[in-house]
Amino acid sequence: MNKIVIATKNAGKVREFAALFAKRGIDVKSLLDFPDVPDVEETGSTFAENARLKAEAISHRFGCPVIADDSGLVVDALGGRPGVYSARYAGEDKNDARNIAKLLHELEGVPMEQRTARFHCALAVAIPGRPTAVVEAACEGYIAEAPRGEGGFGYDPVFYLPEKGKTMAELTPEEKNEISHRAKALAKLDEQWDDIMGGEGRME
Ligand SMILES: O=c1[nH]c(=O)c2ncn([C@@H]3O[C@H](COP(=O)(O)OP(=O)(O)OP(=O)(O)O)[C@@H](O)[C@H]3O)c2[nH]1
Ligand SMILES: [Mg+2]
Repeated sequence: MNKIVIATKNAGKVREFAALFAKRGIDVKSLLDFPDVPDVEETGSTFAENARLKAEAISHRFGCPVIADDSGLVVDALGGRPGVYSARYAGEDKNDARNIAKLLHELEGVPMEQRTARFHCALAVAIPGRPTAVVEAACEGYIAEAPRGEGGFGYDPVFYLPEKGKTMAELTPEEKNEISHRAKALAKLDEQWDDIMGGEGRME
């Protein structure tokens, strides 16, 4: 298999998946290539449920294997928010700058040691006629007091990695793809790939 459909319209995710799959010799198609396909409603209460909903709906529609990513930012001082609502935290228009502004406002006055957070990623693989597989992974860090860096997408400019001394947005794309929640989840998927595909092909 040398092609896979990723059930997302998020250009940041598509960029990262394209690089991660290129290493494995696989071309990525996404819903940006099929703009008429309507958004799948994210009605689940967990990342795993939403990833499954998106993968199964698009696999059913296209009749082929599909991967979906549901991800977001979990902030301890906010009781886990924005969580599954990360994309729409500041409104339905999914505006990264407004999401960051709202997050920093809610964390005003919270000292650095209490600003612990993690990016969480659930990946679901739906294949017609087979049970859907879901894997999950996280990347730990802190919420910075101000945005820094131009790379990545979403909350990357305020996600601080103490071991790097940088925000996620200050990393190169290659560096982010070595440590991110998405890369870690994809590595887990790699390990289970033969079982998931049931002999349909390997990822590398
Ligand atoms: O700084 C970030 N770096 C990341 O690596 C990252 N991964 C996820 N997120 C945030 O979580 C939402 C996902 O929500 P989400 O999984 O519903 O995706 P989405 O609605 O953007 O696209 P789709 O895949 O559903 O079509 C995104 O929009 C972002 O706000 C990230 N932020
Ligand atoms: Mg979404």
